[in-house]
Amino acid sequence: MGFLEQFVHNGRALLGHRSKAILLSGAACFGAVLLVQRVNSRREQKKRILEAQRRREKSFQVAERALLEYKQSHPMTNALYILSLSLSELTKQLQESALSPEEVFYTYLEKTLDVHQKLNCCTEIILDSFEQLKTIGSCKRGILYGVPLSLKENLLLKNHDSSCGVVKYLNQPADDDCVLVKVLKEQGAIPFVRTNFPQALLNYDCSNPIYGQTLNPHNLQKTAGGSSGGEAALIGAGGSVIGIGTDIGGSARIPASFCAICGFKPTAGRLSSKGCKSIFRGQKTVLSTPGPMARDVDSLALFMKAEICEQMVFLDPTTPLLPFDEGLYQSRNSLRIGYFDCIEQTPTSPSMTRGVQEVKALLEQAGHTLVPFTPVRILDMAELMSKGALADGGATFLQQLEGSPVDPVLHAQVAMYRLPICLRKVLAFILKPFVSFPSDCVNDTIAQWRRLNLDVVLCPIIGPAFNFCYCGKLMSMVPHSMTYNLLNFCAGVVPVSTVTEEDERNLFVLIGLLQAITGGVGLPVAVQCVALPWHDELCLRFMKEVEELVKKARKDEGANANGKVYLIYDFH
Ligand SMILES: CCCCCCCC/C=C\CCCCCCCC(=O)NCCS(=O)(=O)O
Repeated sequence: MGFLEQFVHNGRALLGHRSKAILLSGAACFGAVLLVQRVNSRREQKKRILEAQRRREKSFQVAERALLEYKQSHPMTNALYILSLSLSELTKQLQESALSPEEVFYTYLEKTLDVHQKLNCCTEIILDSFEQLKTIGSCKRGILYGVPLSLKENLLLKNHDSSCGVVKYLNQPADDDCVLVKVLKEQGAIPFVRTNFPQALLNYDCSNPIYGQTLNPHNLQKTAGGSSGGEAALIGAGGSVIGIGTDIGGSARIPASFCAICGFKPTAGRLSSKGCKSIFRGQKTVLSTPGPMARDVDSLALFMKAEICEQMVFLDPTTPLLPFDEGLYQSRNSLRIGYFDCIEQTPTSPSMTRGVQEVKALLEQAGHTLVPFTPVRILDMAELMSKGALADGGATFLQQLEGSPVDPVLHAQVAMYRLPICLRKVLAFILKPFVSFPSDCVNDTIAQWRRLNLDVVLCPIIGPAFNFCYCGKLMSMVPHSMTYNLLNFCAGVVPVSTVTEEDERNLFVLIGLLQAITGGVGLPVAVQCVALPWHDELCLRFMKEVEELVKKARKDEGANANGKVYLIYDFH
């Protein structure tokens, strides 16, 4: 090789090595930058989560100090009595000045602090409530004068975050209260505590990486249910007399069923949703709505009465000027009731079926007419539920979780939404023959309802309370509740019984459900009452009758009855 050739060869080799080295070091730099970014973002997330947890702790410490101070000069001898009052009794006593807003407030605060320690159900004590308490005298004419109220965290509250368990929503305080809270404050209620939910709200368990898992008041090894699980646990354990949840697939009703309280999903639009933070904005196929949760049906009705007023319509003119019909709520004429105790295509536990059968018998004895009702086109509806709530294949849901650690309760769902699109298309193709062409589900259901001349429908609600992390694996049960969000019918649940040894034995044939609900003897069992859109008062009236009949039957049967009903004050 001549000198020139040697020179060119060495030059090429050198350049080759150099460009490789440049490429390699470039890639390494890029990788390092990504790694640093990732580490920083993890650190930032952790910092935000820790800050939120500290804020929560601080709110509890301030509340504890205020309570101690109050107790030094006020002996709180009425506490047990106050906690035993229903919402109607409580409002009456407050309005007649037989009780003061202060003693009611501090009694509930003390109970809430105690319950939260056991169940981890609250995300914050609302410290502004101490200020509101000082000026509450000006609201004496309000329907809920002096009543302490609990709120699910996704209801906007001025100067407070609504994180929905998503780290990127932390440190974004709201500019204003949501409409429902504004109206309730005008009615004299004092929102004093905010409650827990599952991360990103689209699950019926109750855990998130910021505030952790909420436990069931009836069995600490079970979830409180969700997504309004913090509310259900707090109310079920006696720490709140009335609270607000939200419901797009059963979120006010399922945790109510798990925790033995009443929960109501009104017709969407009847109550204002303005300021109720949701993960999917603009989604119209399956409608979300706020709804009340309480220990008895009268409390739900009183809440509706307090909210449905001119001020709500003024603040949110998308809601109808349709005053609460007290006459209809109080009426007791006999009803024609459609019923079903299972849905063929959806898992139903033995206690869900038994609950419906027992209530059906009581309603018949009370002179109502019970007619078998088959839910129409449930698979079409299931398809619409998934397509409506997850029209983008879960992309928005996953987007919300970006930059957040994912809570274990969501693992099954997230794994499903992360399946490659081609695989999902293959799955959809395979499943397609089992689903007929989506029909007009709303009109088909109404037509069947009219054919049978029904007033209301009695049916099961998901229960009993699940073991942790199983809710996300059993989305196939969601049609029990979500059907009425898709149809936009109103629906509510009432606790009616408890799981028996026989229910538990019968569970062994249901492979899918076994692991999720095994070990449930003694847990609450509820039923669901449904009415047509805008017939909210009729739905509540039906719930009230179920509640009364069950209470009376259990009283007649005595305490050793097979399947004890959860009476209002059992857990105090
Ligand atoms: C026969 C099998 C059919 C399976 C159909 C499954 C459809 C599932 C589609 C989406 C999953 C939604 C889960 C909903 C759980 C309830 C959660 C809830 O109501 N969250 C409230 C959200 S809100 O925006 O605050 O109202």
